[in-house]
Parts: sequence; C-alpha cells; structure tokens
Amino acid sequence: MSTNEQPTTPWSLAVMLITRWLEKSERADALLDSLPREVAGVERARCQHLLFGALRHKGRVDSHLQRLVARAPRPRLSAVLLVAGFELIEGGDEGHAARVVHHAVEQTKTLASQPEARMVNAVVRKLAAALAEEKPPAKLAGAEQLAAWFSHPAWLVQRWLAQFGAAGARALLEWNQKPAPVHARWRASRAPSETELAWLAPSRWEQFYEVKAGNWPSVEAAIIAGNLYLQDPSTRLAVGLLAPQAGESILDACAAPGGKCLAIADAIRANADAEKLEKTLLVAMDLPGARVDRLKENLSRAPEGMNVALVQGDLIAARPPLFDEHNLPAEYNAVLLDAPCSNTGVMRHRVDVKWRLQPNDFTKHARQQLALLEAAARRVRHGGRLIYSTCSIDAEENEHVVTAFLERPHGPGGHGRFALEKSVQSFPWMDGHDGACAFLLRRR
Ligand SMILES: C[S@@+](CC[C@H](N)C(=O)[O-])C[C@H]1O[C@@H](n2cnc3c(N)ncnc32)[C@H](O)[C@@H]1O
Repeated sequence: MSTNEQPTTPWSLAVMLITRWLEKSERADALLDSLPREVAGVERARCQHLLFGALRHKGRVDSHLQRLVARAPRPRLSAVLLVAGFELIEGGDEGHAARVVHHAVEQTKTLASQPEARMVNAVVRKLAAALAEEKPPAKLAGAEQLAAWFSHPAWLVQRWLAQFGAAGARALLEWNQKPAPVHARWRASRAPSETELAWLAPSRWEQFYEVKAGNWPSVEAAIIAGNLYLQDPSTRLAVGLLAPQAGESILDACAAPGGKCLAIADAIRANADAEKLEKTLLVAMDLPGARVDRLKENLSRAPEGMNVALVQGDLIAARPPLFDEHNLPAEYNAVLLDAPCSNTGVMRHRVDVKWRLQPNDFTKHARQQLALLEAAARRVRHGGRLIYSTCSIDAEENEHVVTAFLERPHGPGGHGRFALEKSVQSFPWMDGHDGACAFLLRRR
C-alpha cells in the first residue's frame, strides 16, 4: 500500500481516526460513527478497542514520549505511537512487545514513510522498556502521580481526591481505564428466548443484560424488532424516581437522543390498559438540531396507543404560547430534566471527555443547570413531580444545583414552593455501572 492508499485494517483505521482526533478535535464516538458501514463485526470492534484504548491511556504514553522524542511528531505519527503505546500497556505473552514494535514499524512504512518507520522502531522499543519498568503509584500517591499512571488531567484527579477521598478517587480512575461492557434494556413483554440468552447475559439490574461481543447482527435485529435498547443500567435511576403512571401528562424537557424518554414510555406501557394508555401524554422536548433526528427515531419506537409529542425549542426561552401552538399543556404531572453536564459519571464510555473538560466547566454547567431547572419547574403542576438528573458524579452539578434551586428566594423553587422528597446516586466503583444522580422535587 502506498501512503496515498486508504487504510483498511482495524489498526490503520484506528490510526487515521486518532489523527483526526488530534488534528480536528473530533469526538471519539463521532469518529467511530464515521467509519464506513463495510467496517463491521470483529473489524469494527477491534478498531473501536484500539481507538478507545489509545485515547484512554494517552496521558501515560505521552508522558514517556515527551522524554523519548525530541520534537513533537506530526499527528499521524503521534497516532501510531499512541496505538502502539496502548498495545504495550494492554500487554500479552512473552513476545508481545517485540510484535507490537514490528507491527508499528511495518504499518508506518505504508501510513507514513521509511525514515519515520525507523524513528518508530527506536521510539517504540524505548517506550516498551520504559513502560515495563514502571510501578503503579503507592496507595497514598498524590494527584500528579495518579494522573500520570491513570492518564487523567491532574486537576481532575485533585478534584476527585477532595470529593471521594484516596480510595474512592483511585477506584474511579481504575474504573475509567477499563473497557466498558455493552448493556441493553430488554423492552419486550416476553422474556428473552434461549437463543437470545446465548448473547444476552442477565445482569443484577432488572431488565438489563450485558451484550456479549460479536453478536451485532442479532442485536441489531432485536433493536429493530423493538425488543432491545442499548442503554446503561444507570439510566434506570432517573426513570425509577420519576415513576411515570398511565394517564399522566409527562414532559421530558431535555430529551434527545431519547433513551430515557423511551424507558418512560415502556415503563408506562408495562402497567397500563389500552384506555389508560390513550389518556397518557408524553412530550419530548429538545433544542432543534442533529440530536433531534435520533430523538424522532426513538419516539417512533414508543408503544402504540400512547400520545407522544415532540417540541423542538429552548426550554429556558419557552413560554406557554409555545405549548399552545403545539396544542399541548403548559404544565404537567411530572417533568424530567436530564440536564447537560460534565459527563464525569460516564467517562468509561466517553473516553475523550477527560481531555476536553476544563476546570471552570463545572461552574458553567451548574449555571446552565440551575437555569434549566428553574425553567423546568415552571412546567410542573401543583402537587406534581420534578426530577432533576445528570450523569455527573460531581457535587457542584448535583446537590449544589438542587440546593441553589430550593434556596433562591426569587426563583420558582424558593420559599418552600418545591420540596426535595428523595434522591438517588450511583458511583461507578460502588455500583458497577455508570455514575448518575437524580432528585425528586415536588411542587407544593
Ligand atoms: C444529557 S442530554 C439528555 C439525554 C436524554 N435525556 C437521554 O436519555 O437520551 C441533555 C440534552 O439537553 C438538551 N438541551 C440543552 N439545553 C437545552 C435547552 N435550553 N432547551 C432544551 N433542551 C436543551 C441538549 O440538546 C441535550 O440533548
């Protein structure tokens, strides 16, 4: 293959995607989605494994490369070194490191140039030796050491040490560095068949299964048939706290792409007859844009007979006339606000979030979250429920936002207008799935 040829192996495709990540800051999941459909099955899975692994361990590999390489190489070469570095960290049998070096060198000859392949040969050999000599940080290691070994920004590790203590922060770092299993929620009223249980492993969370690797055609067929939805078990927390009932009006105020909205629809169907289903109204709202396409797709999967509506608009700017225009009520029995957040609870899945996050993002998110929560509160009927949820595990975006909502005298939550009835929280290292937080607030 000449350097102009398109990459075709999972390894070279992973290198090309990481090059784009380095050059254009494209998101890792969007990069993966951009792979051609022909890259499927085992090949796609391998490409994802290398892409996510290289980004997960980028900090540790970079910290060695800074010493081993005099001048920063061009992005394509950096990508080669990151993928090879990940393979070395992942480890293997006795000849593994030598094979990683050889493979990286051979690939570089076609992906880059002969001189660059010679450089890769020298650097990856030294990298292998440096990584092999490293020892994990001691139990009470400081933020800098933990950050280098577990490939996270030091300021974030510092923040977690302060919030979760040494044991909690370390457990979270270890969690984030492991490949994430794929979970799915079983939607059908029947239980999975024997054949389906060959690729769906029951989990300890009701209705959730772990999808065994290498079964994409069966998974895709089950999704299309409406039996399955790919979703982490942590998503059940907010929907469980909402406890949607047939006959109610429910607003999912930040709904796209619609995973929780579909779970709400399914929960209602599970205990409703046709008559009650008809009296149920589920409204999904989100900003206009690309995410709405996925939301529409998910809403089209909602159980038949239920009234489902979509409002494309800005919740903060939305006034009753917007709902009037859609012939929808301006106030609801229950409102779910699943707010945009730092994603600190889902970093095992969203591998590059840690490299994008900035220290002042938490304050920015909290400001937006409070504005959204106050806007959502205006859509709740007297006696109705308001669920505030995030997939963050950071107090600034969770309890601090709810406290500010309840205490701001001139806001809709102040002066006892809402009361906090319950909250649930999951921490990955304790619960074994993504982190999330949900609060049940009731309007008086
Ligand atoms: C965490 S995501 C929601 C995920 C969704 N609940 C699910 O389970 O699939 C947050 C959503 O809030 C939406 N959003 C942000 N600001 C908004 C606003 N002012 N009005 C409406 N939606 C907004 C974003 O577009 C994004 O889709």
